[in-house]
Amino acid sequence: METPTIQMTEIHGRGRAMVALRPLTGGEIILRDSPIILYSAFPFHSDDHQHNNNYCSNCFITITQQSQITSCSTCRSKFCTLNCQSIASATSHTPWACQSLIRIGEYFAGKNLPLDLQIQARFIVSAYNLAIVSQSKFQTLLSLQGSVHSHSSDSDADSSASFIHSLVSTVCLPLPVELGVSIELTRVLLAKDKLNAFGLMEPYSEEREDRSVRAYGIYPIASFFNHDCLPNACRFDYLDGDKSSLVSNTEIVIRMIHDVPQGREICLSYFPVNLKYHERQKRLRDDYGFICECDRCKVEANWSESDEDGADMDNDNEEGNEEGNMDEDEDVDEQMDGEDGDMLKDGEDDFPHAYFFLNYMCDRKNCWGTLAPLPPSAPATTGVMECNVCGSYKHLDQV
Ligand SMILES: C[S@@+](CC[C@H](N)C(=O)[O-])C[C@H]1O[C@@H](n2cnc3c(N)ncnc32)[C@H](O)[C@@H]1O
Repeated sequence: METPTIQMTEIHGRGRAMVALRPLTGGEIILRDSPIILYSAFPFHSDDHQHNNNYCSNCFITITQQSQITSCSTCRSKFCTLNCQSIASATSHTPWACQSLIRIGEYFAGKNLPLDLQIQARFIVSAYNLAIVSQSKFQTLLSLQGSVHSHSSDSDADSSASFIHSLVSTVCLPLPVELGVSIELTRVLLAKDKLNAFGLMEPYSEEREDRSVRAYGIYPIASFFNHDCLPNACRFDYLDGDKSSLVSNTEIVIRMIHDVPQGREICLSYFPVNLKYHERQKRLRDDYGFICECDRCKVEANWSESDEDGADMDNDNEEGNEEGNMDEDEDVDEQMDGEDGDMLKDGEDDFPHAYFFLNYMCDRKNCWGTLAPLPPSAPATTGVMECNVCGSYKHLDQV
């Protein structure tokens, strides 16, 4: 059995967090996690067939011509194989979930309601369906961060919850009474989803500026990672990729970006690392309910707007790199050697984290992914970095 590399612990002001149990090496896999809920990120009705019809309704693999496609005889949802369909009918696609999605789809037909609301409705059906099929997984969902008190002044969240609750109680019948379906429970579940769901992206395309999500997943252990704007670990998913080392294509893998010492908190970034200071702060405050005080934010809080523009990480924009001192490899290397990859010092107000963007940010057009070394268990791959969005490989010499 693999010995654990990380442990969950409470950190004052940050809630539950993951810390390193021993020194960890760049590329090490520290977690493989399976979703307790996985649901579609698409509207109920779309003219864009490319979208709605391209993924298996259970495991969200891209359905290709070669796949042994089957479909639900009631709602016509597609599945990549008979096996996937049969797993779904006992888990994510029970008769109750199938009927509920049909009726909610009928309700949304021709109404042009916001996509967010439709996705939230899909999540609530998945969450109540989880309560039907596995009380223990439902309790795990309830134990994750997110409560109505933490965002009680959020009137948008309140009205979405009221709308979805009345929709579900009207059309998703019969509602299993033992679930105790209520507006309060719906609000709590939506809060959990907002704080913990991971977006699983569509295949990377250079042409697409916005990274679009094909499905959202709630991963019970990965939900304990806190955020840092210069993360030391990142998440890989392989929905369409090689499944050989994974139990299922829906597992996610968390890998170290660089070395860290024992006891260090392991953090992910909750969004692409190229976002500017004000955008990051806004998202973290509005969506996650906290003020980020990470080393990068402490430095960037003192920047003027022109500094921010200078460090713009737009990977189409070569000027941004120059103005942001991105060429200073020497300083970068010195800092890396000295600090195990954790380099910011109090009082530095220039751009000391340039090393991160140079080494760990993918520069492919419209990618914004993070690069992490391949696992050290394969010596032939030393120095090879993999991007967690476009999947491309780069040798350290290339960056
Ligand atoms: C996905 S959960 C992470 C685990 C969470 N700390 C817990 O106790 O379950 C996201 C929530 O963790 C907290 N959090 C994450 N990163 C943080 C940070 N850098 N500083 C303070 N709180 C943070 C916020 O409350 C955020 O909404």
